[in-house]
Amino acid sequence: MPATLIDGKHYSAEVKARVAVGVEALKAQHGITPALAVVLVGEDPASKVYVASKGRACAEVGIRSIEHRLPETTSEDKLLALVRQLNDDPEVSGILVQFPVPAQISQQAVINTIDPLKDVDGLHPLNAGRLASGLDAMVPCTPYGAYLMLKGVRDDLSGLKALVIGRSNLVGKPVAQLLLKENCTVTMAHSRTKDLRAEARAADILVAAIGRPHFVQADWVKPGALVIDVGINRIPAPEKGEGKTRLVGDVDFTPASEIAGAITPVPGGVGLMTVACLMRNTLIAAHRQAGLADPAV
Ligand SMILES: Nc1nc2c(c(=O)[nH]1)N[C@@H](CN(C=O)c1ccc(C(=O)N[C@@H](CCC(=O)O)C(=O)O)cc1)CN2
Repeated sequence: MPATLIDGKHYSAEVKARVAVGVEALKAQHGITPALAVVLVGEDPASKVYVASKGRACAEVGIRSIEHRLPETTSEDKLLALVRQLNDDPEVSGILVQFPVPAQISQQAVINTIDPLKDVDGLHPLNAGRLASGLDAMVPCTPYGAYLMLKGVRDDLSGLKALVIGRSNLVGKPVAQLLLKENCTVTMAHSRTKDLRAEARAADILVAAIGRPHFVQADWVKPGALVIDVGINRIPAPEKGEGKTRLVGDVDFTPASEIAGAITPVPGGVGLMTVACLMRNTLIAAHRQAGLADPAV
């Protein structure tokens, strides 16, 4: 495998170590303990795993974790009332409602209701607009994690051609904004893009965020390209036993890693950065709410 493995464990440990130092300083110098409120509606098994890993990360870095678990049948009004209560609580620095939410609740209504200063997901239109305008914003966690990994491999991304496959507000659009800020030439691809393979073959940076297992084939990858796989797909794994599953990314990892210059694995890649960057955003939110300058994390 000639490609360098971009190890999420390594990068996420670095981010969490910096956050832990920042949390300690905020407590010691200003008597403030950052607190993250996570709201889980329903029983989605993957969401439960992610919420638990957020709680563990909070404990690791010294952030207070507050969990609210609501039943699957929760109405939108009830959830929005809880969000408003958390907005008004001076003890709460950051609010995250775990997605997906059940069908009776509008995800956008939830996003619009979270106070932009406590919006540690960076999804509120004010934060998305600030990022697009090149202003200080709360940046969504997965895109910022992907960005830190790219910068870790190659500090100067200026002039590189980047292809972002997937145009979601959670990943594709913010990743594109971050790469534009680094002076990349960014193309956004999606389900209607013509000749995706040719677009991908031209890219020095390939970000796959489509949510389709092994969608990106090895012969789509330009030799030496930096490949960031944001996909987290659970597929059947009969080799592990009946009914068992395993996680794979959007990139066909083994053959692609023979061609790429550097590549993130799944699991063990960008997913781990999502949680680490959530800790970072919570620390930043606590500083901003106290009128302090952003910490160097
Ligand atoms: N409000 C939000 N909801 C969701 C987000 C988000 O950023 N904000 N992202 C995803 C889920 N997610 C965080 O919430 C998340 C995804 C993956 C991981 C992770 O650590 N992945 C590991 C594998 C974990 C496993 O075994 O399942 C890895 O890739 O190595 C953490 C968080 C959707 N919802």
